[in-house]
Amino acid sequence: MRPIPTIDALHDYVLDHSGPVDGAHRNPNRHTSAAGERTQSQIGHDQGTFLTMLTQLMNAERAIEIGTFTGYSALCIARGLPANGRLITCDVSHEWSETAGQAWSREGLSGRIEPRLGPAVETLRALPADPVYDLAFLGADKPGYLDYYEELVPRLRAGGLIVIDEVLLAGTVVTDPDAEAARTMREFNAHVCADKRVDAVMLSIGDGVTLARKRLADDTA
Ligand SMILES: C[S@@+](CC[C@H](N)C(=O)[O-])C[C@H]1O[C@@H](n2cnc3c(N)ncnc32)[C@H](O)[C@@H]1O
Repeated sequence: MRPIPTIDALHDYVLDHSGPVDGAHRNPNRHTSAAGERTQSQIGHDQGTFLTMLTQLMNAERAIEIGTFTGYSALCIARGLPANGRLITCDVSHEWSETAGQAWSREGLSGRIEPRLGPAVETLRALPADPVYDLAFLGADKPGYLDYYEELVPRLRAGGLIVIDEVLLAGTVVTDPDAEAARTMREFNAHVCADKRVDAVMLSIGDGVTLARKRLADDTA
């Protein structure tokens, strides 16, 4: 396999061919001017359309997200849910939750999204332990990933999917593997890869995305 060269023009080409090219998807930053440089923390348009499609492919009705930020990824998940679908999204920041709420309202999707304010590990532990979620999206503070993952897996239905963002940490997992953040992420990635409860695949979209599907009782692969 020849790796794809990462040049801006090619990235733009990918974005131009990742639909739907409309409102919220076309310019994910348009409702986040208040976020300034931190908009880098938001998933890109290609990831956003991917998230919408994954939500649709999973026929997801119940979803959960860790890391709301400006609400863009939540919007992408909510778009893929049916009208009666629900997404719980967790963040510690009151400021970002307000910004996100305005964006959801502008897109007419507030009714599908339930924000939960507070440390996400506490929010997760306060949820019933029942395996009811079809889809989870993890994209918050990296040191918390392992705890979030361990709270999410039991709450996913068999066949449900966890989508984990920024697993390559801008490439530092290989370019600076001994840095503390990179080491933590490497340990987390190894944990998911070795987890017998899921089948996982790591993709080089964005800053790296892992898809971990909770296995069915009769999965043999
Ligand atoms: C990378 S941003 C999320 C980006 C968002 N998923 C998107 O693509 O639009 C990470 C978010 O995690 C939140 N966060 C950090 N620590 C947290 C914690 N302990 N509990 C819940 N949220 C936390 C931050 O406030 C920030 O909004």
